[in-house]
Amino acid sequence: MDTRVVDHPLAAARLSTMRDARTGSAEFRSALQELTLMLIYEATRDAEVVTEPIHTPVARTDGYRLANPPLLVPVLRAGLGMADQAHRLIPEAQMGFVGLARDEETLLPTPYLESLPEDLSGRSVFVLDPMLATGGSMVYTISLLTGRGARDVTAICMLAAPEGLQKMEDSGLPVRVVTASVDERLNESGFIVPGLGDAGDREYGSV
Ligand SMILES: O=P(O)(O)OC[C@H]1O[C@H](OP(=O)(O)OP(=O)(O)O)[C@H](O)[C@@H]1O
Ligand SMILES: O=c1cc[nH]c(=O)[nH]1
Ligand SMILES: [Mg+2]
Repeated sequence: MDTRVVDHPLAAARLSTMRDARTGSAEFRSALQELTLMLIYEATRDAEVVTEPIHTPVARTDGYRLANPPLLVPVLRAGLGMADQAHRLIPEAQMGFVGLARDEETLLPTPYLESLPEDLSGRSVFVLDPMLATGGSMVYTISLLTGRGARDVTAICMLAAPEGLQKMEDSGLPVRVVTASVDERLNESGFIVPGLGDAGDREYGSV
């Protein structure tokens, strides 16, 4: 499985803001949006483009646009904080939604929302979720997508745990990962270490 870690001083600075326990919700959401910009930028680096002629005020030249804009799929709640920024970068993208809450005891995802196009064959899909911990939520989401025909899926995460990456690899699902960091491990409660805590709670408050 292709795992791309965006290694850049600006990405490290935003991630440090998100990790810092003193960072409040508003600042956390801003850093999440800014880091989303960097991860989407990297995730689209090799995207196919269509070339078409344009006219500047001075001359004719080549213009470019994405040949196959991805479907954006934020995983609620925490992925919602990445959705607007990703959409600003790829305004022509369609957006679907998946809602999952991890059971704190079993660590298994409980689904509560699925709003996706019926047929995803031939479409590329970007799944937006800041946290890849056990990988259960991401594997569940990607299975929904492949069940609808998707074969080109990118998981865009702020942080990934080695355990979650291994689970994705073992699943054999057609996915690549773009992340700002592969952290050390999961703790006994299934939280990423050093991590940043509960991403959804830090964005929106605990429920
Ligand atoms: O890899 P996993 O072990 O499945 O954990 C990762 C999931 O946990 C978080 O969501 P959470 O269940 O806390 O829901 P929330 O976004 O509503 O807070 C996170 O946003 C992922 O979806
Ligand atoms: O560390 C973690 C693990 C799962 N979900 C989170 O929000 N944080
Ligand atoms: Mg949460």
